Amino acid sequence: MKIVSAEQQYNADKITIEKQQITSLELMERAGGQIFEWLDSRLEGVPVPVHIFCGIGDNGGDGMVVGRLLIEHGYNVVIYVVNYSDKRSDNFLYNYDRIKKVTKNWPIIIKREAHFPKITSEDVVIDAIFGIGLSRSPEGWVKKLITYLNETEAFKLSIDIPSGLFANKALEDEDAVFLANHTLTFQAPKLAFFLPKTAPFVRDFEVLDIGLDSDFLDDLKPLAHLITLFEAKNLYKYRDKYAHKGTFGHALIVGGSYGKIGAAVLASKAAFKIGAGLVTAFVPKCGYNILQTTIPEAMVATDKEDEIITNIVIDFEPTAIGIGMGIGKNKATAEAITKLFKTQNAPMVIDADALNILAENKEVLKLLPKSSILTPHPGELKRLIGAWKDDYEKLEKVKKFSKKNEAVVIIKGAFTTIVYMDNLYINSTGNPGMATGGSGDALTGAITGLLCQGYNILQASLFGVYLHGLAGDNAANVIGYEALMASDIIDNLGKAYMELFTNDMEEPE
Ligand SMILES: NC(=O)C1=CN([C@@H]2O[C@H](COP(=O)(O)OP(=O)(O)OC[C@H]3O[C@@H](n4cnc5c(N)ncnc54)[C@H](OP(=O)(O)O)[C@@H]3O)[C@@H](O)[C@H]2O)[C@@H](O)CC1
Ligand SMILES: Nc1ncnc2c1ncn2[C@@H]1O[C@H](COP(=O)(O)OP(=O)(O)O)[C@@H](O)[C@H]1O
Ligand SMILES: [K+]
Repeated sequence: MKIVSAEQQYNADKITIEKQQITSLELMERAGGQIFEWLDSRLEGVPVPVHIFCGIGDNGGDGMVVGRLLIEHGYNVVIYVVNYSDKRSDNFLYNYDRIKKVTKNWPIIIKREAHFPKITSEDVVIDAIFGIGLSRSPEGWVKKLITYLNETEAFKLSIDIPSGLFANKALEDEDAVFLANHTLTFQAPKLAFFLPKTAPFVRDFEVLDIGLDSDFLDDLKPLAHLITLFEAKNLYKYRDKYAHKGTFGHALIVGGSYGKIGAAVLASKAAFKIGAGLVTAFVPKCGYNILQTTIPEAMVATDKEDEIITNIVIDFEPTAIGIGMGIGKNKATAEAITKLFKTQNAPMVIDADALNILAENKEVLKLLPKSSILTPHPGELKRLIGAWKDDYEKLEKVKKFSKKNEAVVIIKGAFTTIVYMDNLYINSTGNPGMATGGSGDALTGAITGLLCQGYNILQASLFGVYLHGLAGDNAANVIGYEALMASDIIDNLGKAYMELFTNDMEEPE
């Protein structure tokens, strides 16, 4: 699914109006109508007090449409005009006027703090104050209204985007953003919905199809792609009936040190569970018995050292390599990685301490093989590319890094973001139960296992992150967030594959 900019959204709006020969008012009626239907199907006629706060632009116009439709259907509605400017949009004014035809209760004008209404925890608050036309952070009494509403315990629904958030620009004042319980957005999600500083204001969101021109949207280069079931399914490579284990490659997992052999176990197991034909784990000597006992299917090669990796010697040609989990940052280990970079041609997934070694030794970074996949969490990323002032600067820096090193960078976290050259991909699966030791090791193993099966570096990254998150979601559905451990993610990889094909889904518009 495409994530578009505010500018692209306005263009889609304009082109749709021209091509479908409709007015912008008709489009607003569609948009407001969709919000009304969403509410009506949940409220089912129960007249809970609904407070709609409308700005004076088109987002406010949407709010007016919703208000009128709710009133027409017998709901208990109070509409407010958040009168932050005299520059009212035509669509707002027209729909403001139409309220007159359905109720004797004229919308209440809010111009200062004294006008803020009382809201209870039983109420519903609808935020139609600012949409994607926000040009600067709200200030003065408008900001106070937003914080006042945030402090209420009412259910809070934002139309299109929580007021105070820019669709695709860094947040300036986090105290001036409406904190939604749910956001209903038109046609395409906005980039702000997925970035660490801004996503928490959106909470859950749904995309409502308001029928914008599909040709225009299809041709558009979006800001980012959201990887949903539809995209994941298209990545899947069917298995040939006559395939043999050689068809699915030989993964080399280089990981572990004394006390951290589990990292190599998790990655090796994930490589198998995602479908690699063969897996060899390369570990320090102390890991030999552990690996052989916990994963009898795996082959094991060991370093000459007991506790750390110092020289990676193998007697086969791996199809893909996953390296770094639990290896530590010992000088001899850094040298072993340098040698591996110089001598191996197989694509590599580089994680954890291998990333830290790269960050600390710029000479090693220069040797990074082209077409590598790096899987940093935000802390590792910061060590690699330096600090950033906001989420957008971070993404630009990572794009630059990706282009310079011809590497895929996977920024892990909620809404894991995959960066390849100038392109951004955002993952839709995963949950906070996965914030537990070893889940990253499982991801590295899974991506390595996909590379072994012929997925290219971008496909393996997108598909691996999606399946890993889906497996985590499946695990959480059964055991909950708290009990979830990395092994549960690995155990659910099979179910995640199967789930790709249980619900036949069309691409959402
Ligand atoms: N495009 C589509 O596909 C569709 C769009 N639709 C809807 O339209 C919405 C966009 O509407 P919009 O363009 O009228 O902008 P909106 O967000 O209502 O606010 C703009 C007003 O706010 C003002 N303003 C800004 N910042 C301010 C501040 N800090 N403090 C005070 N004022 C501030 C700004 O003034 P200015 O910046 O010019 O000074 C202007 O007057 C969109 O989110 C969706 O809900 C749907 O109906 C149909 C399909
Ligand atoms: N709140 C969350 N929502 C979704 N996924 C998460 C969340 N927290 C962590 N994850 C996922 O769990 C994994 C954690 O990786 P990492 O931080 O490297 O853990 P570790 O080093 O313990 O293996 C990543 O794939 C990340 O995307
Ligand atoms: K809004």
